[in-house]
Amino acid sequence: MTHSPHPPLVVVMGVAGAGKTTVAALLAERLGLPLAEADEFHPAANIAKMSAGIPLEDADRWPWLEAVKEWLRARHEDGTGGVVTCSALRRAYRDLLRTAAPEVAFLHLTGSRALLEDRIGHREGHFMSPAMLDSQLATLEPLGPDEPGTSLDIGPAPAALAAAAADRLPAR
Ligand SMILES: Nc1ncnc2c1ncn2[C@@H]1O[C@H](COP(=O)(O)OP(=O)(O)OP(=O)(O)O)[C@@H](O)[C@H]1O
Ligand SMILES: O=C(O)[C@H](O)[C@@H](O)[C@H](O)[C@H](O)CO
Repeated sequence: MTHSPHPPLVVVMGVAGAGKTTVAALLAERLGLPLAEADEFHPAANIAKMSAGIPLEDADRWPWLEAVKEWLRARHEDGTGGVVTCSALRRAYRDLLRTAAPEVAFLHLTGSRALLEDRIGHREGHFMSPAMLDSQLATLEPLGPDEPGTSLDIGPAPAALAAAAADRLPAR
């Protein structure tokens, strides 16, 4: 990891089922950083919508993204750094999150549709159904080469992904 005056602020991004929750927990533990889950920042109406199989729209997402940004800003101001999961599917969403602090970087977890569907299908008690995957993939704008961070294919085991991420972030 490159030297930075601030501890890292990492947004673990990607579509539903990519492993954001799983990998973010391991990465936060490995780096000794506080962890937050973006699903906890959703207003109840958003969770209800997704549970009913209705994809969110931009208007649903902006207040939620603002809340995630504020968490990042607070971790910048208190100097702890942190790791937060957030689908952050579109470039515009990530541009907003980056306004929290200059050290914000992204870990994009990427995988084939078949693998994502398999992982979502085997998960129990979660509000995202496999049917939501199409809208997630249609909305996704992959992390660009001019954005801070790195992308990892989700084939390997979670611990291997967290180790690779710790080595590569922040990639500037
Ligand atoms: N690298 C991996 N290898 C094998 N299984 C994995 C891996 N990462 C995650 N999983 C499993 O895949 C499922 C989806 O992972 P997880 O819930 O972390 O995804 P997510 O991106 O947080 O999803 P969502 O955005 O819908 O909350 C879980 O059952 C998890 O245990
Ligand atoms: O941007 C979105 O469409 C949603 O926020 C979803 O991505 C969920 O938050 C999450 O991925 C499911 O757990």
